[in-house]
Amino acid sequence: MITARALTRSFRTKTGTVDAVRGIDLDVAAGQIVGLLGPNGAGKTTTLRMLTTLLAPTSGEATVAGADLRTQPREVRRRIGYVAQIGATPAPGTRLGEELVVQARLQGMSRAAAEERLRTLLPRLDLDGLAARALAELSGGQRRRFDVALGLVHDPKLVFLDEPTTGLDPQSRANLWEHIRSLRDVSGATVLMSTHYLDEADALADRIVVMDHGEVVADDTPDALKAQVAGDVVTVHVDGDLHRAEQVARRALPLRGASTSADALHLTVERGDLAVAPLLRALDAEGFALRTVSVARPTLDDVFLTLTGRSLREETAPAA
Ligand SMILES: Nc1ncnc2c1ncn2[C@@H]1O[C@H](COP(=O)(O)OP(=O)(O)OP(=O)(O)O)[C@@H](O)[C@H]1O
Repeated sequence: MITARALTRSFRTKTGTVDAVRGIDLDVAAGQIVGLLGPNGAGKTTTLRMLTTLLAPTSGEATVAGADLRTQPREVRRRIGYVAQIGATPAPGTRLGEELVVQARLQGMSRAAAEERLRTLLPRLDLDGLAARALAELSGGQRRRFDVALGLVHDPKLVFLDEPTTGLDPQSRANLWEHIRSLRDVSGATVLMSTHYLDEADALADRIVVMDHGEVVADDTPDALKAQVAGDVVTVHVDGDLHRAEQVARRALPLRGASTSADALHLTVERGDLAVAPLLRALDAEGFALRTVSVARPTLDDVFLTLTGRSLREETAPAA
């Protein structure tokens, strides 16, 4: 759905040149939700604005929804939906339904087709019954769902969402996540969304592209990214000689690391889920009385820390 090669954008400012995006490659397959994760200023919005034709790349090329970004920008725009970051202030008195019809007509739909589209779109985004409501009177969550509706009015197969849940309360975020999932699962759309939030990328994305200082520093599934970092830690509480238990664990499993605390054994393994059964069998066979076992996976914050030496959470803790 998206192939970008060496996509680059720099800005000239009074104090010099800002290299916002430094030659990134990006491949997004149809039917995926791909999360663009990174701290403030990483280049996420600039990337989305280039891929949606709103900003010309300084260099590089891309094919978006089958059309060439440079030579067929109109075709790109016809095939995609774009939901910008929150912030646009509607004209006073603008009503939700009218605004969607206007947008649909701008996309070339007849009034009748636009109204028909609204009949299916509004319930899908929990906006049923709000067509006559002024935009200024919507709640934060309703307003953001309206923004998403605006990007979906022409039923695009590729949707760009720029920080869709920033500023929403936890319940509205979770609700919007459901709608984003349904874009993929019900409408068969491909989604490229930027986010600051680790939990959001983890919960929604089939793949995560981590950006930092205008570059892609990692690109993989959430699980693979986490596995690449540190492995899982399996903690086993056992009665008996922990050092002997550690020897048993070493014979039973390929360990990346092991340590003991007061009454527990901590084992670092590549896949915690696959390690538990052989570990428990081996300890049991050696007569150890097991009390509890738990598996902890590294978080995406650990991934970011390993990749960049900084914590994403420190820079961009969610307000909620
Ligand atoms: N029009 C512009 N003129 C000058 N510099 C810009 C412009 N737009 C973006 N930048 C700079 O480019 C860099 C990347 O910005 P961008 O908005 O793409 O980051 P981002 O990852 O989307 O950040 P955020 O999460 O805060 O939206 C930043 O250093 C920003 O200040």
